Amino acid sequence: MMTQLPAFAASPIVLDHPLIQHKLTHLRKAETSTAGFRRLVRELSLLMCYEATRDLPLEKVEITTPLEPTTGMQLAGPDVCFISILRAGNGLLDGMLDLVPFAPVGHIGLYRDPNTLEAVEYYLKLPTQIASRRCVVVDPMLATGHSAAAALTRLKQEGAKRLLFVCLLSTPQGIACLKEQHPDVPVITCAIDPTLDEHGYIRPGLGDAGDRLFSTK
Ligand SMILES: O=P(O)(O)OC[C@H]1O[C@H](OP(=O)(O)OP(=O)(O)O)[C@H](O)[C@@H]1O
Ligand SMILES: O=c1cc[nH]c(=O)[nH]1
Ligand SMILES: [Mg+2]
Repeated sequence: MMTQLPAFAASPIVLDHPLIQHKLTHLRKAETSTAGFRRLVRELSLLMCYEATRDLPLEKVEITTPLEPTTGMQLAGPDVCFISILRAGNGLLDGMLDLVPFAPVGHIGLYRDPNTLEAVEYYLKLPTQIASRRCVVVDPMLATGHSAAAALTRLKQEGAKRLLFVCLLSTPQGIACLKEQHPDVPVITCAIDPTLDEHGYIRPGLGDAGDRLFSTK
């Protein structure tokens, strides 16, 4: 049985739940520690995962409660996999796997060339059968959109057909980039920030997500 997501429009789904907006505000603060940042990203990913898995197919299963037999619903097989865009995508992965612990995980390594802001691929390892799975691609940041677009292009080359992109922060430019290159891919985000600066940083943003997650730089 398939429960339907509300039809994904060409525009992104912005998660305006009060808990999400509250946690996002703390995440943005410069004074939030590495430990706090990690905890908040994990909590936000749990909430985003709830939305990203809304239409996973279900099947009936016969069970027995302590009182009587009944019919329940369970997820119908290994339908979903997560794809993390390294590095920062891994921050979102942990919470997703808390909720869907059996999901296969793929990784695509991309970094932005600081001069051109183009995405450079350095790693790819994907689960089997991605053509038949819902592929939930995770990365906290959609800035120019180059990294997400490159990841989605590569996944399609490898056979993926049902893709969904999930991020914490996005920009109008990033969304436009995905709409142009991957109009078939729904986008779930917690906020659309107004500006992209000359270095490709989202403003007001939250800084460099990878550096804040892994305490680098
Ligand atoms: O939309 P874009 O302009 O492509 O920017 C977004 C990308 O930038 C960040 O990765 P980064 O290149 O900093 O790599 P990292 O995760 O290893 O830090 C972020 O995690 C995205 O992958
Ligand atoms: O603001 C930004 C833009 C890209 N990547 C980040 O980590 N932060
Ligand atoms: Mg980074």
